Amino acid sequence: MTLTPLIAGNWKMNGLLRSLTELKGISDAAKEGRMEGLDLLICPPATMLSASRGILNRVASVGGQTCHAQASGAHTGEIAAEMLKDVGATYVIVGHSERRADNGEDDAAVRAKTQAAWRAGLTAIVCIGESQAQRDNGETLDVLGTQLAGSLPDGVTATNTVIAYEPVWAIGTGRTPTTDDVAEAHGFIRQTLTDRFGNDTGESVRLLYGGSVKPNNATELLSVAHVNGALIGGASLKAADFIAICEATPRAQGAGEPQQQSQPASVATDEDNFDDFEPDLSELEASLQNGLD
Ligand SMILES: O=C(CO)COP(=O)(O)O
Repeated sequence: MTLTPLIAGNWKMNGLLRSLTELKGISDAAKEGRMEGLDLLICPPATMLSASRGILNRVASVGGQTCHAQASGAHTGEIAAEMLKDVGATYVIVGHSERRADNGEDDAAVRAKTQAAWRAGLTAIVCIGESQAQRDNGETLDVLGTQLAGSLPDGVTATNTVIAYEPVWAIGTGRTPTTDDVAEAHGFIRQTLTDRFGNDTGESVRLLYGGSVKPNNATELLSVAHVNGALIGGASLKAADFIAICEATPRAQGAGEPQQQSQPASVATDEDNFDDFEPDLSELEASLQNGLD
């Protein structure tokens, strides 16, 4: 089945309002037609959602990075899916490995958050992935199967759910699985979805790869069977890198322009991580003016 690739940026705990200038760069590139045939998504910190939506307007969706299972209540510091929806989000990431590790979120919690996303009318991006030890022990597919079974409620559709395969050991490390390993994981996820939700749904849910996606490896990773897009961390913080990844993404046949072989605008290195994030402020005033008026 032909699925339009989804290229999604997860800014994690990075970004101040001045970083909106990066989104202006993405918006400008999209308006120039450089991202044809792709669906674009940026998940900034919640503090930036509203302004990001203003800047990206119709060229890209915005999403949250987590949500609480409940719609409201006495949960200091939490954010409800309904609140994300209220400021224009259409997606929310749930079950990211950093939240599983830092906040003790297990599969049951991820399932509840997925249901909360659906309740609010958001598409849930459900993250799964094995640790280095689990891969070394040959447990990768078992782990993915357990996470899928526990994290996905009944009722998955192609529009309410995206799955992101993010090997924990590949996140922020500059290391990536081989294309054979990605193919094996994504093929397994596709088969698992088909078995549980039927052929039509199972074949039409988009499967993203995440973990050290950079301009110089995007074409290879995104050419693997059943890879329908990417969830990008560090390289999504700079407009030039995000745009270069988009330009390197093979288009689904019949979706927008045919694939272009373009040179990356910049080549990221392992040092190109979140700690280096220093947005260019020069266009700040103009971007705020254009995006928020
Ligand atoms: O965790 C990720 C996206 O959710 C991936 O992060 P990096 O692209 O920085 O490895």
